[in-house]
Amino acid sequence: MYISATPPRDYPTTSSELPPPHSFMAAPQIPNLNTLRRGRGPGRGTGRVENGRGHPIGKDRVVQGTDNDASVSRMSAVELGYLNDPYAAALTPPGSATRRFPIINRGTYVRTTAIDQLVARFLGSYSPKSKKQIVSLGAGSDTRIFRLFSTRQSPDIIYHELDFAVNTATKIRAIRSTPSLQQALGLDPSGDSVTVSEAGDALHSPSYHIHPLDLRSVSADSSLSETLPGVDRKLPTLLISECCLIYLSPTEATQVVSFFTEHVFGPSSKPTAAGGDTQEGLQAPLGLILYEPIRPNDPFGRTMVSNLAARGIQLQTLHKYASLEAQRSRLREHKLDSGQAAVDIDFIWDHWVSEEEKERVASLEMLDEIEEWRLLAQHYCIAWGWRDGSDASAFDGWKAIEAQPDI
Ligand SMILES: C[S@@+](CC[C@H](N)C(=O)[O-])C[C@H]1O[C@@H](n2cnc3c(N)ncnc32)[C@H](O)[C@@H]1O
Repeated sequence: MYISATPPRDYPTTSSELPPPHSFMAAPQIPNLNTLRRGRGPGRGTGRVENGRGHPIGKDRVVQGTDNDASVSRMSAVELGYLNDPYAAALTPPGSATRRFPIINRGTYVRTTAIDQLVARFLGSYSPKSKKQIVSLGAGSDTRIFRLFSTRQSPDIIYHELDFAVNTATKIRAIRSTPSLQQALGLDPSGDSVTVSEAGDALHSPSYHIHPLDLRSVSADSSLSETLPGVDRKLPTLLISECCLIYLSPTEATQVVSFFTEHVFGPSSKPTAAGGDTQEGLQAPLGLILYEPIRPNDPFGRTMVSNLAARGIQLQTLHKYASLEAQRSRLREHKLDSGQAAVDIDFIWDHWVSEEEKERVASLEMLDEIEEWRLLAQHYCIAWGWRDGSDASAFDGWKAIEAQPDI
Protein backbone atom coordinates (compact mmCIF):
# COMPACT_ATOMS: atom_id res chain seq x y z
CA MET A 1 0.00 0.00 0.00
CA TYR A 2 1.29 3.44 -0.87
CA ILE A 3 1.42 5.73 2.10
CA SER A 4 2.36 8.95 0.41
CA ALA A 5 2.30 10.68 -2.91
CA THR A 6 5.55 12.41 -2.17
CA PRO A 7 7.60 12.43 -5.31
CA PRO A 8 11.33 11.86 -5.24
CA ARG A 9 12.76 15.02 -3.82
CA ASP A 10 14.19 16.64 -6.91
CA TYR A 11 10.90 16.53 -8.78
CA PRO A 12 9.28 19.91 -8.72
CA THR A 13 5.74 19.43 -7.49
CA THR A 14 4.14 22.62 -8.70
CA SER A 15 4.41 24.50 -11.92
CA SER A 16 6.00 27.42 -10.07
CA GLU A 17 8.94 25.17 -9.28
CA LEU A 18 9.54 24.41 -12.92
CA PRO A 19 12.39 26.06 -14.74
CA PRO A 20 11.26 28.91 -16.96
CA PRO A 21 10.18 27.82 -20.45
CA HIS A 22 13.36 29.12 -22.08
CA SER A 23 15.43 26.79 -19.94
CA PHE A 24 13.45 23.61 -20.49
CA MET A 25 15.90 20.79 -20.44
CA ALA A 26 17.17 18.87 -23.40
CA ALA A 27 16.84 15.70 -21.38
CA PRO A 28 13.69 15.98 -19.34
CA GLN A 29 13.26 14.71 -15.85
CA ILE A 30 11.34 11.70 -16.95
CA PRO A 31 10.29 9.55 -14.00
CA ASN A 32 12.88 7.01 -14.85
CA LEU A 33 15.25 5.32 -12.45
CA ASN A 34 17.77 6.12 -15.12
CA THR A 35 17.05 9.77 -15.42
CA LEU A 36 16.17 11.22 -12.03
CA ARG A 37 19.01 13.52 -11.11
CA ARG A 38 20.20 15.99 -8.55
CA GLY A 39 20.44 19.21 -10.48
CA ARG A 40 18.68 20.79 -13.38
CA GLY A 41 20.75 20.89 -16.49
CA PRO A 42 20.97 23.68 -19.00
CA GLY A 43 18.05 23.95 -21.33
CA ARG A 44 17.53 23.71 -25.02
CA GLY A 45 14.54 25.23 -26.78
CA THR A 46 11.91 22.97 -28.29
CA GLY A 47 10.87 24.27 -31.67
CA ARG A 48 7.77 23.41 -33.59
CA VAL A 49 9.62 22.37 -36.70
CA GLU A 50 8.57 18.94 -37.85
CA ASN A 51 10.56 16.17 -39.44
CA GLY A 52 9.39 14.66 -42.73
CA ARG A 53 6.71 12.55 -41.07
CA GLY A 54 5.04 15.09 -38.83
CA HIS A 55 6.99 14.51 -35.61
CA PRO A 56 8.13 17.75 -33.96
CA ILE A 57 11.92 17.90 -34.12
CA GLY A 58 12.15 19.59 -30.72
CA LYS A 59 10.29 16.68 -29.10
CA ASP A 60 12.53 14.21 -30.88
CA ARG A 61 15.58 16.01 -29.49
CA VAL A 62 14.20 15.68 -26.00
CA VAL A 63 13.71 11.95 -26.50
CA GLN A 64 17.16 11.54 -28.05
CA GLY A 65 18.65 13.44 -25.11
CA THR A 66 17.27 10.92 -22.62
CA ASP A 67 20.23 8.78 -23.61
CA ASN A 68 22.61 11.28 -22.02
CA ASP A 69 20.74 10.91 -18.78
CA ALA A 70 20.96 7.14 -19.13
CA SER A 71 24.73 7.23 -19.59
CA VAL A 72 25.23 9.68 -16.71
CA SER A 73 23.20 7.43 -14.40
CA ARG A 74 25.21 4.41 -15.52
CA MET A 75 28.44 6.28 -14.85
CA SER A 76 27.25 7.32 -11.39
CA ALA A 77 26.46 3.69 -10.52
CA VAL A 78 29.82 2.55 -11.89
CA GLU A 79 31.85 5.18 -10.04
CA LEU A 80 30.24 4.26 -6.74
CA GLY A 81 30.88 0.55 -7.26
CA TYR A 82 27.30 -0.63 -7.93
CA LEU A 83 28.23 -1.85 -11.40
CA ASN A 84 31.47 -3.07 -12.87
CA ASP A 85 31.54 -1.54 -16.32
CA PRO A 86 34.88 -0.51 -17.79
CA TYR A 87 33.16 0.87 -20.90
CA ALA A 88 30.73 3.32 -19.30
CA ALA A 89 33.17 6.25 -19.16
CA ALA A 90 33.93 6.16 -22.88
CA LEU A 91 30.21 6.42 -23.65
CA THR A 92 29.36 9.20 -21.21
CA PRO A 93 29.53 12.74 -22.61
CA PRO A 94 32.72 14.40 -21.35
CA GLY A 95 32.17 16.65 -18.36
CA SER A 96 28.66 15.38 -17.67
CA ALA A 97 29.41 12.94 -14.85
CA THR A 98 27.17 13.63 -11.87
CA ARG A 99 26.52 11.69 -8.70
CA ARG A 100 22.91 10.51 -8.63
CA PHE A 101 20.79 10.01 -5.55
CA PRO A 102 21.23 6.65 -3.80
CA ILE A 103 17.74 5.45 -4.82
CA ILE A 104 18.57 6.17 -8.45
CA ASN A 105 21.91 4.36 -8.24
CA ARG A 106 20.19 1.36 -6.71
CA GLY A 107 17.54 1.44 -9.43
CA THR A 108 20.17 1.57 -12.17
CA TYR A 109 21.95 -1.35 -10.52
CA VAL A 110 18.80 -3.51 -10.19
CA ARG A 111 17.50 -2.88 -13.68
CA THR A 112 20.89 -3.38 -15.35
CA THR A 113 21.77 -6.58 -13.52
CA ALA A 114 18.25 -7.99 -13.97
CA ILE A 115 18.31 -7.46 -17.73
CA ASP A 116 21.86 -8.84 -17.80
CA GLN A 117 20.52 -11.99 -16.13
CA LEU A 118 17.71 -12.40 -18.65
CA VAL A 119 20.16 -11.89 -21.52
CA ALA A 120 22.65 -14.37 -20.04
CA ARG A 121 19.92 -16.97 -19.59
CA PHE A 122 18.81 -16.49 -23.19
CA LEU A 123 22.35 -16.82 -24.53
CA GLY A 124 23.23 -19.82 -22.37
CA SER A 125 26.73 -21.16 -22.43
CA TYR A 126 29.00 -20.50 -25.35
CA SER A 127 28.22 -22.64 -28.35
CA PRO A 128 29.52 -21.65 -31.77
CA LYS A 129 27.08 -24.05 -33.44
CA SER A 130 24.02 -22.35 -32.03
CA LYS A 131 24.28 -18.68 -32.79
CA LYS A 132 21.82 -16.29 -31.26
CA GLN A 133 20.86 -12.75 -32.09
CA ILE A 134 20.02 -9.67 -30.04
CA VAL A 135 18.25 -6.59 -31.36
CA SER A 136 18.36 -3.63 -28.99
CA LEU A 137 15.74 -0.95 -29.70
CA GLY A 138 16.80 2.56 -28.73
CA ALA A 139 20.17 1.24 -27.54
CA GLY A 140 21.72 4.67 -27.25
CA SER A 141 25.00 4.54 -25.35
CA ASP A 142 24.22 1.17 -23.77
CA THR A 143 27.38 -0.80 -22.90
CA ARG A 144 25.91 -4.32 -22.79
CA ILE A 145 27.42 -5.26 -26.17
CA PHE A 146 30.95 -4.45 -24.94
CA ARG A 147 30.50 -6.25 -21.65
CA LEU A 148 29.13 -9.32 -23.43
CA PHE A 149 31.66 -9.53 -26.22
CA SER A 150 34.60 -9.02 -23.89
CA THR A 151 33.56 -11.96 -21.72
CA ARG A 152 32.58 -14.57 -24.32
CA GLN A 153 35.33 -16.57 -26.01
CA SER A 154 34.14 -15.83 -29.49
CA PRO A 155 31.13 -14.08 -30.84
CA ASP A 156 28.42 -16.67 -31.06
CA ILE A 157 26.06 -13.71 -31.08
CA ILE A 158 24.97 -11.22 -33.70
CA TYR A 159 24.15 -7.97 -31.96
CA HIS A 160 22.15 -5.13 -33.50
CA GLU A 161 21.62 -1.71 -32.00
CA LEU A 162 19.00 0.71 -33.34
CA ASP A 163 18.58 4.37 -32.53
CA PHE A 164 18.13 7.78 -34.10
CA ALA A 165 21.05 8.66 -36.40
CA VAL A 166 22.23 11.43 -34.08
CA ASN A 167 22.73 8.89 -31.29
CA THR A 168 24.23 6.13 -33.44
CA ALA A 169 26.75 8.63 -34.87
CA THR A 170 27.81 9.63 -31.35
CA LYS A 171 28.34 6.00 -30.41
CA ILE A 172 30.32 5.23 -33.55
CA ARG A 173 32.55 8.24 -32.90
CA ALA A 174 33.22 6.89 -29.40
CA ILE A 175 34.07 3.44 -30.77
CA ARG A 176 36.39 4.90 -33.39
CA SER A 177 38.30 6.93 -30.84
CA THR A 178 38.50 4.36 -28.02
CA PRO A 179 40.79 1.35 -28.44
CA SER A 180 39.27 -0.46 -25.42
CA LEU A 181 35.82 -0.41 -27.07
CA GLN A 182 37.31 -1.79 -30.29
CA GLN A 183 39.20 -4.49 -28.38
CA ALA A 184 36.07 -5.54 -26.52
CA LEU A 185 34.34 -5.99 -29.85
CA GLY A 186 37.33 -7.71 -31.42
CA LEU A 187 37.24 -5.10 -34.17
CA ASP A 188 40.18 -3.92 -36.18
CA PRO A 189 38.98 -0.51 -37.37
CA SER A 190 41.58 -0.46 -40.11
CA GLY A 191 40.58 -3.93 -41.30
CA ASP A 192 38.00 -4.55 -43.99
CA SER A 193 35.59 -6.46 -41.77
CA VAL A 194 34.16 -3.19 -40.41
CA THR A 195 32.34 -0.67 -42.53
CA VAL A 196 31.06 2.69 -41.39
CA SER A 197 28.63 4.68 -43.54
CA GLU A 198 29.75 7.93 -45.10
CA ALA A 199 27.58 9.88 -42.68
CA GLY A 200 29.25 8.02 -39.80
CA ASP A 201 25.91 6.83 -38.40
CA ALA A 202 25.87 3.15 -39.43
CA LEU A 203 28.41 0.47 -38.58
CA HIS A 204 28.52 -3.08 -39.87
CA SER A 205 30.83 -5.90 -38.89
CA PRO A 206 30.31 -9.67 -38.88
CA SER A 207 28.89 -9.72 -35.33
CA TYR A 208 27.89 -6.16 -34.52
CA HIS A 209 25.66 -3.75 -36.40
CA ILE A 210 24.60 -0.23 -35.50
CA HIS A 211 21.56 0.96 -37.46
CA PRO A 212 20.47 4.60 -37.67
CA LEU A 213 16.72 4.19 -37.67
CA ASP A 214 13.70 6.10 -36.42
CA LEU A 215 11.61 3.19 -35.22
CA ARG A 216 8.43 5.05 -36.11
CA SER A 217 9.34 4.69 -39.76
CA VAL A 218 9.25 0.90 -39.96
CA SER A 219 6.32 -0.86 -41.55
CA ALA A 220 5.48 -4.16 -43.17
CA ASP A 221 6.53 -2.55 -46.48
CA SER A 222 10.07 -1.87 -45.25
CA SER A 223 12.70 -3.80 -47.12
CA LEU A 224 14.64 -5.73 -44.53
CA SER A 225 17.96 -5.66 -46.34
CA GLU A 226 17.74 -1.88 -46.63
CA THR A 227 16.28 -1.18 -43.21
CA LEU A 228 18.27 -3.64 -41.12
CA PRO A 229 21.18 -5.09 -43.07
CA GLY A 230 22.78 -8.05 -41.34
CA VAL A 231 19.67 -9.25 -39.51
CA ASP A 232 19.35 -13.02 -39.76
CA ARG A 233 15.67 -13.93 -39.87
CA LYS A 234 16.28 -17.53 -38.85
CA LEU A 235 18.30 -17.15 -35.67
CA PRO A 236 16.78 -17.36 -32.19
CA THR A 237 16.45 -13.67 -31.42
CA LEU A 238 15.95 -11.48 -28.38
CA LEU A 239 14.48 -7.98 -28.76
CA ILE A 240 15.25 -5.54 -25.96
CA SER A 241 13.44 -2.28 -25.32
CA GLU A 242 15.12 -0.73 -22.30
CA CYS A 243 13.07 2.41 -21.84
CA CYS A 244 12.58 3.00 -25.57
CA LEU A 245 9.08 2.03 -26.78
CA ILE A 246 7.58 4.11 -23.96
CA TYR A 247 8.44 7.23 -25.99
CA LEU A 248 6.27 6.10 -28.91
CA SER A 249 2.51 6.37 -29.22
CA PRO A 250 0.61 3.15 -28.45
CA THR A 251 -0.03 2.62 -32.17
CA GLU A 252 3.60 3.20 -33.09
CA ALA A 253 4.87 0.99 -30.27
CA THR A 254 2.54 -1.81 -31.38
CA GLN A 255 3.63 -1.37 -35.00
CA VAL A 256 7.30 -1.61 -34.06
CA VAL A 257 6.85 -4.86 -32.13
CA SER A 258 4.62 -6.29 -34.88
CA PHE A 259 7.23 -5.31 -37.46
CA PHE A 260 9.61 -7.68 -35.74
CA THR A 261 7.23 -10.44 -34.65
CA GLU A 262 5.26 -10.64 -37.90
CA HIS A 263 7.44 -9.16 -40.63
CA VAL A 264 11.14 -9.58 -39.81
CA PHE A 265 10.73 -12.79 -37.83
CA GLY A 266 7.37 -13.81 -39.24
CA PRO A 267 6.62 -17.10 -40.92
CA SER A 268 9.23 -17.86 -43.54
CA SER A 269 9.09 -20.22 -46.47
CA LYS A 270 11.45 -23.04 -47.09
CA PRO A 271 11.59 -25.66 -49.81
CA THR A 272 9.84 -28.91 -48.88
CA ALA A 273 11.74 -32.18 -49.02
CA ALA A 274 10.10 -32.88 -52.36
CA GLY A 275 11.51 -29.61 -53.69
CA GLY A 276 9.65 -26.85 -55.44
CA ASP A 277 6.77 -26.09 -53.10
CA THR A 278 7.19 -24.07 -49.98
CA GLN A 279 6.16 -24.82 -46.45
CA GLU A 280 4.81 -21.94 -44.44
CA GLY A 281 4.87 -21.47 -40.74
CA LEU A 282 8.48 -21.77 -39.69
CA GLN A 283 9.30 -19.00 -37.30
CA ALA A 284 12.51 -18.24 -35.51
CA PRO A 285 12.28 -18.42 -31.72
CA LEU A 286 11.73 -14.86 -30.56
CA GLY A 287 11.71 -13.13 -27.18
CA LEU A 288 11.13 -9.57 -26.00
CA ILE A 289 12.33 -7.79 -22.85
CA LEU A 290 10.68 -4.51 -21.87
CA TYR A 291 11.81 -2.13 -19.16
CA GLU A 292 9.23 0.59 -18.52
CA PRO A 293 7.47 2.67 -15.90
CA ILE A 294 4.08 1.38 -14.70
CA ARG A 295 1.27 2.22 -12.23
CA PRO A 296 0.54 5.82 -13.25
CA ASN A 297 -2.82 5.78 -11.47
CA ASP A 298 -1.88 5.60 -7.80
CA PRO A 299 -0.94 8.78 -5.90
CA PHE A 300 2.77 8.43 -6.55
CA GLY A 301 2.24 7.58 -10.22
CA ARG A 302 -0.19 10.50 -10.66
CA THR A 303 2.35 12.93 -9.23
CA MET A 304 5.02 11.69 -11.58
CA VAL A 305 2.68 11.91 -14.57
CA SER A 306 1.58 15.45 -13.73
CA ASN A 307 5.18 16.59 -13.25
CA LEU A 308 5.93 15.29 -16.71
CA ALA A 309 2.83 16.79 -18.27
CA ALA A 310 3.93 20.16 -16.94
CA ARG A 311 7.02 19.73 -19.09
CA GLY A 312 5.01 18.72 -22.15
CA ILE A 313 6.07 15.13 -21.85
CA GLN A 314 3.66 12.31 -22.21
CA LEU A 315 4.80 8.76 -21.92
CA GLN A 316 2.08 7.64 -24.21
CA THR A 317 1.99 3.93 -23.60
CA LEU A 318 2.14 4.31 -19.83
CA HIS A 319 -1.63 4.24 -19.35
CA LYS A 320 -2.16 1.48 -21.85
CA TYR A 321 0.39 -0.81 -20.17
CA ALA A 322 -0.17 0.41 -16.64
CA SER A 323 0.21 -2.84 -14.73
CA LEU A 324 2.19 -6.05 -14.72
CA GLU A 325 -0.86 -7.85 -16.10
CA ALA A 326 -1.24 -5.29 -18.91
CA GLN A 327 2.41 -5.84 -19.86
CA ARG A 328 1.90 -9.61 -19.92
CA SER A 329 -1.24 -9.24 -22.07
CA ARG A 330 0.70 -7.01 -24.43
CA LEU A 331 3.25 -9.79 -24.90
CA ARG A 332 0.49 -12.35 -25.45
CA GLU A 333 -1.18 -10.07 -28.01
CA HIS A 334 2.07 -10.06 -29.94
CA LYS A 335 1.85 -13.86 -29.96
CA LEU A 336 4.84 -14.21 -27.68
CA ASP A 337 2.70 -16.93 -26.21
CA SER A 338 5.07 -19.63 -25.06
CA GLY A 339 5.57 -17.71 -21.81
CA GLN A 340 5.33 -14.23 -20.34
CA ALA A 341 6.18 -12.69 -16.99
CA ALA A 342 6.53 -9.26 -15.44
CA VAL A 343 8.12 -8.08 -12.23
CA ASP A 344 8.64 -4.69 -10.70
CA ILE A 345 12.06 -3.41 -9.63
CA ASP A 346 11.08 -3.66 -5.96
CA PHE A 347 10.34 -7.37 -6.41
CA ILE A 348 13.62 -7.93 -8.22
CA TRP A 349 15.58 -6.31 -5.41
CA ASP A 350 13.76 -8.46 -2.85
CA HIS A 351 13.75 -11.76 -4.71
CA TRP A 352 16.54 -11.87 -7.28
CA VAL A 353 19.39 -10.17 -5.44
CA SER A 354 21.19 -12.44 -2.96
CA GLU A 355 21.51 -11.38 0.68
CA GLU A 356 25.27 -11.11 0.27
CA GLU A 357 24.94 -8.86 -2.75
CA LYS A 358 22.29 -6.76 -0.97
CA GLU A 359 24.76 -6.21 1.84
CA ARG A 360 27.50 -5.22 -0.59
CA VAL A 361 25.23 -2.76 -2.39
CA ALA A 362 23.84 -1.34 0.85
CA SER A 363 27.38 -0.64 2.05
CA LEU A 364 28.25 1.52 -0.97
CA GLU A 365 26.38 4.59 0.24
CA MET A 366 23.74 5.46 2.80
CA LEU A 367 20.19 4.96 1.59
CA ASP A 368 17.86 6.34 4.25
CA GLU A 369 14.79 6.77 2.10
CA ILE A 370 13.60 3.16 2.15
CA GLU A 371 9.95 4.10 1.69
CA GLU A 372 10.84 6.39 -1.21
CA TRP A 373 13.00 3.69 -2.77
CA ARG A 374 10.20 1.14 -2.59
CA LEU A 375 7.66 3.54 -4.08
CA LEU A 376 9.92 4.44 -6.94
CA ALA A 377 10.95 0.82 -7.52
CA GLN A 378 7.31 -0.28 -7.61
CA HIS A 379 6.74 2.10 -10.53
CA TYR A 380 9.16 0.42 -12.93
CA CYS A 381 8.95 -3.06 -14.33
CA ILE A 382 10.70 -5.57 -16.47
CA ALA A 383 8.47 -7.78 -18.60
CA TRP A 384 9.54 -10.60 -20.86
CA GLY A 385 7.84 -13.04 -23.16
CA TRP A 386 8.75 -15.44 -25.91
CA ARG A 387 7.54 -17.85 -28.54
CA ASP A 388 9.38 -21.10 -29.08
CA GLY A 389 8.96 -21.11 -32.85
CA SER A 390 11.14 -23.67 -34.57
CA ASP A 391 13.15 -24.48 -31.42
CA ALA A 392 11.32 -25.33 -28.23
CA SER A 393 14.54 -25.16 -26.21
CA ALA A 394 15.75 -21.70 -27.29
CA PHE A 395 14.23 -20.00 -24.24
CA ASP A 396 14.71 -22.85 -21.77
CA GLY A 397 16.82 -20.54 -19.64
CA TRP A 398 13.79 -18.34 -18.96
CA LYS A 399 11.43 -21.07 -17.84
CA ALA A 400 12.42 -21.27 -14.18
CA ILE A 401 12.77 -17.56 -13.41
CA GLU A 402 10.85 -16.36 -10.36
CA ALA A 403 8.07 -13.99 -11.42
CA GLN A 404 5.72 -11.83 -9.40
CA PRO A 405 2.13 -12.60 -8.53
CA ASP A 406 -0.35 -9.82 -9.34
CA ILE A 407 -0.80 -7.18 -6.69
C1 LIG B 1 16.17 6.50 -22.03
S1 LIG B 1 17.16 6.20 -23.44
C2 LIG B 1 17.63 4.51 -23.13
C3 LIG B 1 18.92 4.12 -23.78
C4 LIG B 1 19.36 2.69 -23.51
N1 LIG B 1 18.35 1.76 -23.96
C5 LIG B 1 19.61 2.49 -22.04
O1 LIG B 1 18.76 1.93 -21.36
O2 LIG B 1 20.67 2.88 -21.56
C6 LIG B 1 15.93 5.99 -24.75
C7 LIG B 1 16.55 5.73 -26.10
O3 LIG B 1 15.51 5.37 -27.01
C8 LIG B 1 15.78 6.01 -28.24
N2 LIG B 1 14.54 6.17 -29.01
C9 LIG B 1 13.37 6.69 -28.58
N3 LIG B 1 12.47 6.76 -29.61
C10 LIG B 1 13.11 6.23 -30.69
C11 LIG B 1 12.74 6.05 -32.05
N4 LIG B 1 11.54 6.42 -32.50
N5 LIG B 1 13.63 5.49 -32.90
C12 LIG B 1 14.86 5.12 -32.45
N6 LIG B 1 15.28 5.29 -31.19
C13 LIG B 1 14.42 5.84 -30.31
C14 LIG B 1 16.33 7.37 -27.80
O4 LIG B 1 17.00 8.05 -28.84
C15 LIG B 1 17.25 6.97 -26.66
O5 LIG B 1 18.53 6.64 -27.09
